[in-house]
Amino acid sequence: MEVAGEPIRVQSLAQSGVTLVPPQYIQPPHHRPKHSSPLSPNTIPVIDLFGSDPARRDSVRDAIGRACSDWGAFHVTGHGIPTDLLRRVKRVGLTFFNATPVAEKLDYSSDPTSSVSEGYGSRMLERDDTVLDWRDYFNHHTLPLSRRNPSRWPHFPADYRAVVAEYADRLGSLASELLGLVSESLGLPTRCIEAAVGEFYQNITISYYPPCPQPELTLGLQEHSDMGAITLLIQDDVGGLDVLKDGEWVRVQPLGDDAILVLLADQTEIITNGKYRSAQHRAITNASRARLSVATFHDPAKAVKISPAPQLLSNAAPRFREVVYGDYVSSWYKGPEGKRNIDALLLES
Ligand SMILES: O=C(O)CCC(=O)C(=O)O
Ligand SMILES: [Fe+2]
Repeated sequence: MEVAGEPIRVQSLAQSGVTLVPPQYIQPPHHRPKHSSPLSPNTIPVIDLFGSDPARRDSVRDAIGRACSDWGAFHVTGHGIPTDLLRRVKRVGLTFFNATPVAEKLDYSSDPTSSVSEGYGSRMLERDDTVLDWRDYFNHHTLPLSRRNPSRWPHFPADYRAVVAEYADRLGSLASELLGLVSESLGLPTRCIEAAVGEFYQNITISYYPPCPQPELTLGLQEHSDMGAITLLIQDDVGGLDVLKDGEWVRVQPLGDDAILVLLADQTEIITNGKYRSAQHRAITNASRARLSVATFHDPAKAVKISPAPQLLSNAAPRFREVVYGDYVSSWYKGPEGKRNIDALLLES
């Protein structure tokens, strides 16, 4: 969407004082969040990693196995990432969105024709039936190091680039440790899933959801599962992320500055031959407070072929056909509405 040559950012729209959201942001009735009905009393599991204490590994691995098969999503604490670093990455992100002049922010605009390009952006109309998200974001390419170019990231606040780089490194190690525990929880060798994924292609997306005058008609981010292997997410205290559990949306309550949310993504579902499913999730909006989240995605390289782990096929048929990850990513943007992207790979059983 372009007006006078400038892309529209949701934050500018919200600040312009509109009382009715423009029609491009209005979800069809069946996608609208039900603000009137009570929230599900369910809460996603919280797992203390006890700083990787070897004496606790068996019980931690079992708890992770249960959370993966019941939810595909869980909080972790005791992960060893300093709370101060988690706070700092949210602070620098918020400073970019709130304290940088619009013109300067637009200097960092991402390529609007690609949904995975680096920089500052908002969802653009890709198809006539696409509804826009009530969200702006900044996407960073962080791993492997050959993709990392902090000069493309905000220069203000002064520590922005150093904080994001440190956060990227720490979360890459945590993702690797978690995939090890997920593998072991299925009786697979520790490095099984990570070896299938190969070197992590890590991207960090800081999302900013401005207050919305009609939250009952909009979504901050439409329902989806993440495409890669594993996503680690932190959020502020506003709340608005929902995870789908047995057909019901469950709010992921913010747990304070220390907790990190783990979301299994589609490639892990394929590699585990569907034993663990990726988490469907969405973000809702609210009328009074802007919300910030930081999602760190760990994906295979585009050329990597993904298929169910052979160890899981000794007495089960493969449920998914092999896919080249880059093909999977391009099919996402063309995928039919209302269907899970991964369903396209299902084999007849
Ligand atoms: O903002 C959130 O909590 C969700 C972000 C998300 O799901 C994504 O960026 O893929
Ligand atoms: Fe997501």
